[in-house]
Amino acid sequence: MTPIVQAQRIHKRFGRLEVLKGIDFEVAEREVACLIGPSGSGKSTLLRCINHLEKVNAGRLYVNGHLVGYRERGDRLYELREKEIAAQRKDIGMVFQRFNLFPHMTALENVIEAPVQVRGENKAQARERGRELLDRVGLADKEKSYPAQLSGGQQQRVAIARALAMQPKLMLFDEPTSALDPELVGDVLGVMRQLAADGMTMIVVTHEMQFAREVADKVLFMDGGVVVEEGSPEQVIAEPRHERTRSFLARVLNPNA
Ligand SMILES: Nc1ncnc2c1ncn2[C@@H]1O[C@H](COP(=O)(O)OP(=O)(O)OP(=O)(O)O)[C@@H](O)[C@H]1O
Repeated sequence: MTPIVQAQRIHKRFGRLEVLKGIDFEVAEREVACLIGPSGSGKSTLLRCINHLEKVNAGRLYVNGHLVGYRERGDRLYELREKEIAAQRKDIGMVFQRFNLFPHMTALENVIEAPVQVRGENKAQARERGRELLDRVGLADKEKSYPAQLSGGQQQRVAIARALAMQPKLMLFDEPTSALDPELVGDVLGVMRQLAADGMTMIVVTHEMQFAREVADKVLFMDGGVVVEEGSPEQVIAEPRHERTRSFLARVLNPNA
């Protein structure tokens, strides 16, 4: 079976700073991969490359069988045009640390904006599906609320519904709970757990080790732009083989020690 994501020795530089130094990894359909690692290790950059927000400088990155940002002909690569990139990106939903909802639109309007404006979906049908999605994230009663009337956790759940509205094959989450008050984290993780149980393919950058242990099929520990260790959560989180992984986990699991 073709993996949904396949990274082959990918490199990314910002000027002289090399942030990704030859990353290899695969995510199969219906798999949940969690990326963990210290600040600056390249986790967000990797997600952003997968979602066309950054371009890799070397190596090959495939999403859903398509080479991200390029067309291959023989040995040569041709950069894709905006329209072709937009077509590739439709398979991918992304949820950021900050939810960035449109403040002047209700929860439901935020969810249906892209399906109606980008995909040209019929508004009545989009509304119906939007309501189903808000129900799925536990916000059926908030469709008329504006972002400012919602808690951070509720806004993040609207952001998840908004990403799902484009019917992605892959969902990327970049520290989706780290901007939330602690008491609001559980609801968002609950929605993500359910999504995983429903078979969504997901890559999640997170410091929530309990979530990673319970939900991930695989965990990748990144440090300094490389994948130091990859394996099942039991292996990487419970029995890390590398000293760098052990000291990172000690810091995350006992921040006050
Ligand atoms: N657009 C950019 N221009 C220049 N440097 C960048 C850019 N984006 C990221 N970097 C640098 O790349 C490195 C990796 O950043 P990245 O955000 O991918 O790490 P991260 O592991 O996600 O960290 P965090 O957990 O803090 O988000 C950092 O040193 C960062 O300063």
